[in-house]
Amino acid sequence: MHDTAIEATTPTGSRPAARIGIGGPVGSGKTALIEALIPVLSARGIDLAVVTNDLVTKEDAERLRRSGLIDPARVSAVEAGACPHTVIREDPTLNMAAGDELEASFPGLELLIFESGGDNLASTFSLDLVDWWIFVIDVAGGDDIPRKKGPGVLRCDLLVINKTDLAPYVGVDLDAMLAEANSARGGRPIIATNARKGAGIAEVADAIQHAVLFTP
Ligand SMILES: Nc1nc2c(ncn2[C@@H]2O[C@H](COP(=O)(O)OP(=O)(O)OP(=O)(O)O)[C@@H](O)[C@H]2O)c(=O)[nH]1
Repeated sequence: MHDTAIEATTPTGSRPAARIGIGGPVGSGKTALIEALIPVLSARGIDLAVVTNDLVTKEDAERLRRSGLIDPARVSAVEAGACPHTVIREDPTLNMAAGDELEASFPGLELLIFESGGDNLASTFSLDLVDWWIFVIDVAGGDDIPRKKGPGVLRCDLLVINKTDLAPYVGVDLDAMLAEANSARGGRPIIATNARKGAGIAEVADAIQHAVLFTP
């Protein structure tokens, strides 16, 4: 977490919620990761809310609201328009406002998760919007993705490689993909997940807690 975020307080003196981003290519499993994380983080007593970004719909927000995993009022939707990265990087004001509204509605909020719309490998988050961010790729997207060294893969605080269960079916050597990702990222954190079955999700929750939340 950045020092300014750690030191900042709300007008009432309480610490504002930590803000994290989850970005990545279309269909890599960003919503599935959030669906898997919500019960794990909630069971750890973390008070959270989610802001989703879709191009011209509120589909991801509706999916989370219907999931039964979270109070629907704790899910806010931003319509990103044609350029999903614009609203998380160049001009994140819509997302910042959505986060502020959730914080005003839920004063004890500790964690705000911003899910980007599906984008490309160049997608990154503005640090005006989030304190720390995850980039989600998946094995079915191709084992050459880490070699392409897109800014999302290189610059994120945590790289998640999802859909590990599909590796045998798409001819991907998961260990080799992880090694290449590790080399491209110079050893910065990577976690392999199967968001459908919950594998690796506790490790992602640990990483979030250690990065942006005060833990005993
Ligand atoms: N087999 C498998 N399927 C997964 C996994 N994670 C997600 N999926 C599936 O992949 C598809 C896309 O997942 P989403 O969570 O919608 O992906 P997303 O990144 O939020 O998609 P967009 O918001 O459209 O960019 C869905 O059919 C999921 O059920 C996984 O770990 N294994």
